[in-house]
Amino acid sequence: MKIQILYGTESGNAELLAMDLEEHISSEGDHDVELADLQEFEVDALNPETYYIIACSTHGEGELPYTAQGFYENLVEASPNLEGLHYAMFGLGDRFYEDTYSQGSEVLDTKLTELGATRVGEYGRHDASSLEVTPSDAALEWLPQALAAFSDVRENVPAAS
Ligand SMILES: Cc1cc2nc3c(=O)[nH]c(=O)nc-3n(C[C@H](O)[C@H](O)[C@H](O)COP(=O)(O)O)c2cc1C
Repeated sequence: MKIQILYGTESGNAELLAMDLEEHISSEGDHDVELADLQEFEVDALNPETYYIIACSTHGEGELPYTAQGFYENLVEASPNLEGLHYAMFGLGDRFYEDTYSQGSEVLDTKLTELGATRVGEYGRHDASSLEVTPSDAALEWLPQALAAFSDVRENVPAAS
């Protein structure tokens, strides 16, 4: 299947994690995978035939990282119908920020869902305060169930005629 990994980052953790996910998925050889920074990805390019993995951190007070803000604003403005589009979400945050933990990714998640897209699998999270687990390790542990959720969707969607 075609998988597009998208990341929103400010200090690089989500980017590194996304690169590790891409490397891992590529090495398995089963999928056609691409990686893009959200600030270089056009809303128009969203396509229901592609499965999306989104890794996004939190900055400010529960806000999107600045690299994801333009994409979000374009989503709000264009308001595309995203029915049929499936994505898996991995949020990065820090429990030190009790009231806004991991909320950056949730801003994007809420908007995608409002526009008709469907999140599949578990909502992935990494807490920067848990020093023993790196963001990449947490995401690589989360990845198999996300890929399995994509496969389930694909098996249940009738092929286009
Ligand atoms: C200035 C600043 C503000 C932050 N605000 C939040 C926040 O409100 N909630 C949260 O869960 N994490 C917050 N974080 C933690 C980051 O989301 C976390 O360190 C993450 O791993 C950064 O990922 P990135 O390098 O991809 O941007 C903040 C970090 C910084 C430096």
